[in-house]
This record gives sequence, C-alpha cells and structure tokens, in this order.
Amino acid sequence: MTLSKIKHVRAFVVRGGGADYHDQGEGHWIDDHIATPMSRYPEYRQSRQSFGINVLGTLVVQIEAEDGTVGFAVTTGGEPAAFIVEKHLARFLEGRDPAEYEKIWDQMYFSTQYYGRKGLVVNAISGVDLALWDLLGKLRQEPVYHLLGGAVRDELQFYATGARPDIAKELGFIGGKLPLHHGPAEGLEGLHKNVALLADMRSKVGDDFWLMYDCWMALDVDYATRLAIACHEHGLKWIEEAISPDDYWGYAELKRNVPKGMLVTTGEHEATRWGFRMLMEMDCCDIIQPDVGWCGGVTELLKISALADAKGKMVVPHGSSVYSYHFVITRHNSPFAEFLMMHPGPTEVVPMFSPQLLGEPVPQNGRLKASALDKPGFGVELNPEVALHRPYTH
Ligand SMILES: C[C@H](O)[C@H](O)CC(=O)C(=O)O
Ligand SMILES: [Mg+2]
Repeated sequence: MTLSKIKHVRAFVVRGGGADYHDQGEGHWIDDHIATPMSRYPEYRQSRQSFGINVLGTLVVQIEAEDGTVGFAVTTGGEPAAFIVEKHLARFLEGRDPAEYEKIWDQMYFSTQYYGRKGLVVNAISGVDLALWDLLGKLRQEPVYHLLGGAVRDELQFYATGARPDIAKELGFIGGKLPLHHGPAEGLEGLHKNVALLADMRSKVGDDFWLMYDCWMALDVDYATRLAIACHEHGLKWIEEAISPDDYWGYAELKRNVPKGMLVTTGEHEATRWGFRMLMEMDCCDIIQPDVGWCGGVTELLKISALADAKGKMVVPHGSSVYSYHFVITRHNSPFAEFLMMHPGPTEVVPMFSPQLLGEPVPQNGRLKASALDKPGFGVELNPEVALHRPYTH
C-alpha cells in the first residue's frame, strides 16, 4: 500500500517554554543557581539564561502530505535548525513516501555529516524524523507506539525532575531528581551544601523513595567521585551527567569510582547509535538517557535501544514528553520514564512542553495508562495560540 506522498516540509521557531524547556520566565526553579560547565565564571553562576541556555528556542517541523494530512514535531534548535530543515533536509522528503523513514534518515544524516554528526544538526534531523513518524501515524490512523511494536505494559511509571522531590512523592512519582546547585568552583562549602540538600530531602521523603542528582556536565571526575561517596549514606540512586559528554574516559573512571550500588547515568547530550555505542563499549554508565528530540529521533532511538538491550543496559530517555512516552511503553529495557516538572515551583504537574502542545498527556499519580496514548501519531496538536515564526522558506 502506498501512502499519500510528502508535499511540503516547513520549519518554524517558537519562543517561551515548550520543547526549549529552559526558556522560562524569572523565578523558575530550572534557572535558580544550577551548576553548569559555565559555573566556573562567577558572572554566569546564578542563572543559566545568563550564558544563553535559552538562545535557540523551539523548532517546530511540519510535514504535509498530498492529501492534506500534517505531521509535526517540536524540539530545540530554533532558527539555525529551521535553516537546516528548510534549506538542506527538506529535499530528502518532498515527493517521497512517508513510510521510507529509514532511507530518509540515512540521507539526512550522511548529507550533513561533514558539518553535523551531533548537536544542533542532529536536533534538526530528530525534529524531522519525529514529524515524519507523527505523519505516518496520522496517515495510518494509529498511535506511534503501535507502529513501534505495541505496548509491553499497561502503563508508564515516572520519576520527576525538579527542585521538590518531597512534593513529587506526594504526587505519586517513584522518585525525584534534583538539580545540583554547586560545582567545583564553589569549593568544599558548595560540596557540603550539595550533600546537605540531599540529606534534607532524604529526611523528608523517607528511605524508599528514589533520589538522584542531575549534574548537567558541571563536574570533574574527582569532584563527582567525592560527591558520590558523600551522598551514598543519603541513598543517592544515581549521579547523572556528572562530567562533559565528550569525556568518555572520565565516565568510565567515574563508574569504577562510585560506591557499589550507585548508578552512573548519562546520554542526554549524546547522539546517534555511534555515540551511544561509545558510551556502552567504554562502560561509561549504567543507564543511557537519550533525548528523543536530540539523539536522532525515533528511527535512531530504535537502533540505540536495540544495542543497549543486547548489552543489558536500560534506556530511560531524557525529557522528550510524548516522544518518549510512545517509545518507553514499547520497550522492556525502558522500565520507567522521566517527567520534567515545568511548573515554576514546582508544586503541580503541568504538561512538559506546555504551552506548545494541545492534548499533551500528564501522569496521574505518577503513572500514565497506555490508553492515554491512543490517538493517531503522537496524539498531540500544535497549540494555535502559540505564535509561529518561519524565518526561512525553500
Ligand atoms: C535539571 C537539569 O539541570 C536540566 O535542566 C534537565 C535535565 O538535565 C534532565 O531533566 O535530565
Ligand atoms: Mg539530565
């Protein structure tokens, strides 16, 4: 059966939250003195927006078929990614059958390899790939998770990322991941503050609730090792993205150094089967955390996940909202999912990519039924009240 062919690909930029979840207003927990690789400069320590974490904004990719059906997806990458989609990637889709996602991915990746491979270019490729899967689901009138093989369990269970794991526990999540506030440049005093915050949270949530630290690439192996050892008595379940994603050797060392039972996780800034192969073959971590909108999209995540399965590694995607939900429900080696708490407090559950998506499901009591995903494609629509800007055409 041939599907309606792809007529047009369009790329837009949107500001204000959504897929670029760091693009939030003042006073949001996600921009409150969180340790980063830039924390070594005092002027960029208090706010990540001060060094430009939110400069790009959200990329929206729309793919329209000849019968008028439109698939779309959101990711980060903003205007430069919109340029890449319109001026370079669109040619590999227009006039083609949407079911040819393998060939389309291959052509997008290898045609950009001389300036791409990771980062922004792979974000752009991911955005196109996700929009293509959304279109495919809408044309076939099936949710993406059906196209990926169907659910292997009835519901998803989530841990929550945010500044208030104690509230996340009350809301029914299985664990809470805190942002690390102080990096190596804040010395022993900062290290003690990091440990004290975890100890305080542990006293609030009790022994059985998972607590994790997200270090957002801010540390070095020595500091991360000391942090892990000091946090062990407070039951830190995992230490996430402790060092630079380029330092595979450092991750391998950290994994050897952390106390027995503590997990090392990373991968949200890694991309493609080759990047994740490196993480796995160098034994860098226990859980890989590809972001579905950054690692190459669903087409590439299927390959990454198969590799991880064969190596006995869990795949727990970073954020990614519906793009993660439709994937995680189909895989045994993805036993739970992340929910990023985008409420400024964060004291309430609000949709992760709010306000950009309509119909974006949220966990109830830390869980989401597979049936909540039972709509064609990824099951969401673009909020018509969000202002779209199309900087380039082709
Ligand atoms: C909280 C982290 O610093 C970051 O903003 C999100 C992240 O890395 C995660 O959810 O994982
Ligand atoms: Mg993280």
